[in-house]
Amino acid sequence: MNSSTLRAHAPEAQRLDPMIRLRQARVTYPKPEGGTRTVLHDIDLDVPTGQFVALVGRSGCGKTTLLNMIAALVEPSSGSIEVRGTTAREARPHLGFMLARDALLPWRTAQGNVEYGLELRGIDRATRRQIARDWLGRVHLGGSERLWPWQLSQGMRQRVALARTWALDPDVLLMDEPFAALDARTRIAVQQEFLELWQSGPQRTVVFVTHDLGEAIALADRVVLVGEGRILDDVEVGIERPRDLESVAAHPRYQELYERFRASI
Ligand SMILES: Nc1ncnc2c1ncn2[C@@H]1O[C@H](COP(=O)(O)OP(=O)(O)OP(=O)(O)O)[C@@H](O)[C@H]1O
Repeated sequence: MNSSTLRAHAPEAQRLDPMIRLRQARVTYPKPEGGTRTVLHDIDLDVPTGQFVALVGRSGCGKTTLLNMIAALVEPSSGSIEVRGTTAREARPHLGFMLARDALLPWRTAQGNVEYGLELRGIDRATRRQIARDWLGRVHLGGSERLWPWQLSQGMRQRVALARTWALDPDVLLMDEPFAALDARTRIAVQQEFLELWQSGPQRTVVFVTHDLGEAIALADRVVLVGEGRILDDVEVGIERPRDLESVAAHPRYQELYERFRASI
């Protein structure tokens, strides 16, 4: 395993570095037949503030469990995890989530879905309307505010989910295969919009789980390969930004990393 020293984008980064720190974090689950099974083995991982890190690996290797630990949905059985210098649970109000299934509320319009989290935070109606409209505009859904989820394409639904996540102004974005359900063309468009939002920062720390090695290299600052519950490789991508996702696959570094990881995925 080689652990890279990586840059942080945000000017305020140093105050909270690292944003995420795991030390010897282990996760075990009970087996139906009795006893336990270790699905993450003593993980050490630091994610600097503002870094975009992708977790890749074969199905069942433990990527989602690692993400869920950062989200305080899974407790480590031993070892420790800190997020924003505190426990993962205390950091939860500062985390944003995005999954492959957009989980839009069917009884709310696009606008209502983006407003939902703001409403839960007690933000007044006029302000949350303004924030939601602004974010919907930034994901190219200006004019679609009143549409219901069933009237939206899958790409539009994921854009609403992006707007909903960004509107809460999270310090850390936890994303589990967020673009996996999109067709190839829509996926590139939504990925590009996502990168543009992220780069227009203040840049947030992103932990991004994907099966898709190409997506990981194209989007992230750093790719961490997980295998059988361990970190097997950990590399800085080093492709300059801003990146054009239509052409990034031709970059020599992209190809080098693709070859490096391909056999393991
Ligand atoms: N709540 C649970 N109880 C018992 N075992 C679990 C639980 N959640 C996950 N596992 C097991 O832990 C292992 C890691 O699962 P995890 O979902 O983290 O993998 P993954 O790499 O995200 O897989 P995929 O890419 O298929 O989503 C798997 O073998 C899975 O069956």
